This record gives sequence, C-alpha cells and structure tokens, in this order.
Amino acid sequence: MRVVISIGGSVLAPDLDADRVAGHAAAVERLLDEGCEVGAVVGGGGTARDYIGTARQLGANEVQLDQIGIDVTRINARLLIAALDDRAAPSPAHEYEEAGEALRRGDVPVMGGVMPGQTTDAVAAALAEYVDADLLVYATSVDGVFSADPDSDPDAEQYGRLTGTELVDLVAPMSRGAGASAPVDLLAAKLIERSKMRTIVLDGTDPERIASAVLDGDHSGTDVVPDGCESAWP
Ligand SMILES: Nc1ncnc2c1ncn2[C@@H]1O[C@H](COP(=O)(O)OP(=O)(O)OP(=O)(O)O)[C@@H](O)[C@H]1O
Ligand SMILES: O=c1ccn([C@@H]2O[C@H](COP(=O)(O)O)[C@@H](O)[C@H]2O)c(=O)[nH]1
Repeated sequence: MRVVISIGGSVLAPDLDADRVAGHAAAVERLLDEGCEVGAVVGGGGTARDYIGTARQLGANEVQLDQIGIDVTRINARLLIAALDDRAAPSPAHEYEEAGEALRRGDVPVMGGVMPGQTTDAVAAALAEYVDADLLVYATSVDGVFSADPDSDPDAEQYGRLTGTELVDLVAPMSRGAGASAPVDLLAAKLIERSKMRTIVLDGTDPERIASAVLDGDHSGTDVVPDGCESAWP
C-alpha cells in the first residue's frame, strides 16, 4: 500500500521533545517494515503561528507570513528526517516530482510547505494525488472532522464519514489567513474530492493510532469517501 501521512505540527512538535518525534518516526518505520511505501508531510503547529503572529504585528503581508510558515514547516520536516535517519530523503522535498523520485528510490520523502496561500494539508493532498497513493491520513490534534470546532464548542459532533463534496462544503467558510486552523484547508478538500482519494482524519497524538489506521483500518476518526459511496471504503 502507498500512503501519504500528514502530521500536524501541533502533533509532531507542540514542544521540542525528541521522544515524541522518534515515536512518529517509529510508526513510519513500522509501516515500511509491513511493506508500505510512505510519504510524509509535516505542519508548522504553534511555532508557525507564533512566528506568523509576531510578523503580522510587524506589518508583514499574508504572502510574507505564509513564507514564514513554510520555513517553520520545513524545520519540523527536518526533525522527522533526523529521526528517520537513512530511511528518509536527506532534506525536505520542495516539489512533488522530487518527492515522487524519493519514493521510487525507496526513501521516505518528507515535505513541509511549498507555496503561499495554502497549508500543508493541501501539500499532502497534492502529494497523495501525484504519487497515486492508496490512502491519505491526516494526523491532527482532534479525532476527525466535527460539525464545529471541538476545541471551542462542547456541542460539536464528530462525522464518522463524509463525502469529498461534504468536506468541501464544510471547510469552505473557514478562515484562510496565514496560520489559520481547520480540519483540512479548502484546497486540500477540493483535491481530495477530485482525486476521490481515500482519506482519514484522526487524532495522531499517539503515533500508533496512525499505524493502526493504515494497517488495520482501525480508527475512531473521520473517513472521507468518494461522492456516491455508501460504504466507508470504495
Ligand atoms: N469543524 C472542525 N472539525 C475539526 N477541527 C476543527 C474544526 N474547526 C476548527 N478545527 C480546529 O482545527 C484544528 C486542527 O487543525 P490545525 O491546523 O490547527 O492543526 P494540525 O492539523 O495539527 O496542523 P498544524 O498544527 O501544523 O497547523 C483543531 O485543533 C481544531 O481546533
Ligand atoms: O504550502 C504551504 C504550507 C504552509 N503555509 C503556511 O504555513 C502555515 C503553517 O502550515 P500548517 O500546514 O498550517 O501547519 C500555514 O498556515 C500557511 O501560512 C503555506 O503558505 N504554504
């Protein structure tokens, strides 16, 4: 199975804890040992938001803020690369072709951001489409997609399953400024919708959950399925 895993910065590096990063690398290595091909995309988390917030106060425009965010995602990507050692390509891929070549060589390509105006959610969706992945997993800080932000609305209800179009409709009204938070960004949702990519959004704070979802289909997050698909898996 070929899988792309998007690891939120708030999941991989809410602080600088080597054991946490090593745990995520170990989950990726377990997938490799089970015969999966893995591509990884890493987000910027709270560190990116802190830098973006400070630069916004200094008058930076949104593209400049996005560029700062991209730099932080690439630093976080380097942490995962360090933990994966010789199983990863040695530096974060800046382009999908570069990532695809690493995957063909048998290395794990690790990407951060690539261009302003989006988040690493979209990078992961584009990489998954580019490499014809069988599965895309978003490991984020909440267990799936909810009817409202579960961090601020106690009545938010989790969706067990959504179609690509339902996901697009849900995230379309959400903020798109640099550093914004959403289960996935709008471009990612549109790429998932058009590629009919089998996608899971789950709580990835325990990296073993990511491995279980990929290897056993065992998770408690949200499945995103192609439009018109009645069952969880096409
Ligand atoms: N409808 C919703 N369903 C799920 N999460 C939502 C929703 N609306 C807002 N969110 C927020 O989205 C956040 C997850 O996205 P966020 O981009 O902040 O983190 P991430 O995926 O770990 O990536 P990173 O921290 O790198 O940006 C959750 O913490 C949650 O508060
Ligand atoms: O391709 C990209 C990826 C990211 N950004 C900017 O970085 C921050 C942090 O990324 P997250 O994926 O949200 O952790 C994001 O909010 C964007 O401002 C980008 O511009 N392009």
